[in-house]
Amino acid sequence: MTGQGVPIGPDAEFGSDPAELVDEYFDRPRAEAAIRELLLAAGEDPERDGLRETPARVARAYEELFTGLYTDPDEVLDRTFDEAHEELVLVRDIPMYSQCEHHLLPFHGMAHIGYIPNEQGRVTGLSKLARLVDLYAKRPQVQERLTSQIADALTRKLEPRGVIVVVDAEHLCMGMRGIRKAGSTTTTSAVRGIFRSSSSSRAEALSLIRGK
Ligand SMILES: Nc1nc2c(ncn2[C@@H]2O[C@H](COP(=O)(O)OP(=O)(O)OP(=O)(O)O)[C@@H](O)[C@H]2O)c(=O)[nH]1
Ligand SMILES: [Zn+2]
Repeated sequence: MTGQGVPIGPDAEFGSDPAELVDEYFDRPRAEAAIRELLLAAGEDPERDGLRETPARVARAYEELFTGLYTDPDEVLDRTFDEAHEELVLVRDIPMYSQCEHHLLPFHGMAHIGYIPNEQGRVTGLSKLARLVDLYAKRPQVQERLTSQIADALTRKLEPRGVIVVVDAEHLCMGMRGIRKAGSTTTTSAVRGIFRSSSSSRAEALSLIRGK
């Protein structure tokens, strides 16, 4: 049986309350049964003391780790305001925890978001940028998509002159298993508007992101 079709994406119809959507779409008993099966498949005894509560715990944990599936990105950015500022706004070092959709193992690091407001000076609260990172991170993800989804949501809602998003992350699927290259980091970027067309604007933003 496939999933129930979680309403993600820019055209999704969201209810007003993410908690209701979690209840509607996250099937906790099914997640618990799956974790129990995984333990059995590994030859473990899910009834032993330490594991008895584990399926319920893991289901609750994944419900939290996937809450970004049930939150409307446009709503996060709903409260914009006009401020006579047409220069760069840059938030660096936003901690980011996600999980790769290939292995469901964590990838984590820092996101950096910059934008230049449009001529009306439409800006959003700085915390909303961090909320946006969280929202897109708390889904089964790949780093490239996470990066461009953040850039596209900002472009859609703020209609800024430009957006630049850089994500630096370490993937545990490359560290604790497989190729086992612990400590290697992956950098992805998404540039829109003036940061795409003007190499000097892009270079300036990148040097600020890198703290140079
Ligand atoms: N592009 C990209 N790749 C990712 C991301 N997260 C994990 N991967 C990669 O997804 C790939 C999945 O490759 P597969 O060959 O299908 O799976 P696998 O046999 O487990 O691969 P190995 O990790 O090489 O053992 C791996 O190369 C991972 O490193 C991501 O965010 N972006
Ligand atoms: Zn992976």
